Amino acid sequence: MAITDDGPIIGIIGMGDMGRMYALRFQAGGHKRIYVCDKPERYEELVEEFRGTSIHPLPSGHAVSRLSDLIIYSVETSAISSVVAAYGPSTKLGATVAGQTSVKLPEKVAFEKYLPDDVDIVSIHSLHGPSVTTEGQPLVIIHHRGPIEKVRLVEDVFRSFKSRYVYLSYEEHDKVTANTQAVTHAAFLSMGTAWRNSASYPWETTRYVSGIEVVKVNITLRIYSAKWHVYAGLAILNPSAQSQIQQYARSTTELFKLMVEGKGEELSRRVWAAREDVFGWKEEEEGGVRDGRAPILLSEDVLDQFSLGQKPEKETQRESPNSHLSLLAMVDCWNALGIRPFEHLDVAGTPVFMLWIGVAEYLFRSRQLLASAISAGLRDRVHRPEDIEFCVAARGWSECVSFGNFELYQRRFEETSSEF
Ligand SMILES: NC(=O)C1=CN([C@@H]2O[C@H](COP(=O)(O)OP(=O)(O)OC[C@H]3O[C@@H](n4cnc5c(N)ncnc54)[C@H](OP(=O)(O)O)[C@@H]3O)[C@@H](O)[C@H]2O)C=CC1
Ligand SMILES: O=C(O)C(=O)Cc1ccc(O)cc1
Repeated sequence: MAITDDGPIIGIIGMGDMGRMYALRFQAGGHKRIYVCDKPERYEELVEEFRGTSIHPLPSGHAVSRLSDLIIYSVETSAISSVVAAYGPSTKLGATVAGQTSVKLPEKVAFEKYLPDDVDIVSIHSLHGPSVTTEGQPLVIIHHRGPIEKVRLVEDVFRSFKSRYVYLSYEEHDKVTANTQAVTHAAFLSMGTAWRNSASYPWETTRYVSGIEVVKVNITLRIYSAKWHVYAGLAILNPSAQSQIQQYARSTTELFKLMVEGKGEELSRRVWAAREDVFGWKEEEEGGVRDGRAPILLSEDVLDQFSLGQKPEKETQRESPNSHLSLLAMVDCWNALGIRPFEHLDVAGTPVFMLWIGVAEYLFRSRQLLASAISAGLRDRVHRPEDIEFCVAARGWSECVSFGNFELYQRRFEETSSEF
């Protein structure tokens, strides 16, 4: 059946957070017919919810696949194989199929195995969560099978999102998203676990907490308010992610050991070397503009707009410096893996990654701030228990991911998220 004047019929399989956001966006963008489904038991509920709109719920993925010109699978990464096995054979002749999964290897394997030869594959991935505006955010487009016109079709369908199209292969996608997301998420998951295990939450403290700490709190809360399977899929199923998460735990423990052993020279050498290799600033120079790009987060004033508590008048009443172990380890880990995070900003700069690299840059730009973090790591006793908890948590997440066990991941995640 040819595409009508109303444009291609869009189908979405999986009406969770992302599928729902897509359906509403397509409707707002003027698409007249959007067929959607979730698991069959949710059919009636969806019919009620979308009555009188351009979004038409159907009982299952078979019907969506039979009727749509562009079918988007928006299900859990761990479920993609069984869902495509079920509905893929029903795909309309000549249709285009896409997936929203965060890791593309399982999706590619499933599409190649279960889709009929007479349908094309142009996959996608919005590199942001469902509550973030699509405007200006990266939308990866993967042209895997079929004529170039099908890429144009996908570009047209998504035009109203005003996202920034980024063209990658399936393999490039998994490499670059591992580099930006895997270790970043491991850092925030570890922070949350550490707070939970020590029953000490930054937002409950009577101390004034500003700047870098507030960014950490905000992102950690955001990550723990999302669905566990998104992060589990990314960490366990992305072929590059595991070794990176292991390196992050290794960097964390190695730096912490140097701190407690009082090996100041070795610690300093390692941290300043990582600064030079990752950011390009020599130890004796203040961090400046990199490759003509202004710093991501400009100043403490910007960070302070997100403070917890009242800002005290006197400097002495402010939070004492801490080692920022999570950030020192992040940059050490990027260095050990040869990851140059700035190269990924335009391609796969998710909102969380942008903020994280922004605070890392903020800490490492200033020689004084970095020196004071190193010194606090060696001498400060107030924050040391938090650093111990952080090390244990980073190790725990790394082990959990290496077991490849989704249930264990879910348990760890929910134990902490239920406290927030
Ligand atoms: N959330 C995010 O920030 C982002 C997520 N992604 C990716 O997008 C995909 C969807 O994520 P998200 O929307 O957050 O997750 P959700 O869990 O909110 O949505 C997935 C939905 O698919 C449903 N589903 C599972 N099996 C079937 C089936 N056989 N037929 C129809 N529906 C089915 C699920 O039902 P049930 O809950 O009963 O299993 C659920 O409602 C994932 O692959 C994720 O990695 C990509 C970018 C950002
Ligand atoms: O910004 C981040 O890293 C997020 O956590 C949101 C997110 C989660 C999963 C994706 O596949 C893409 C973006």
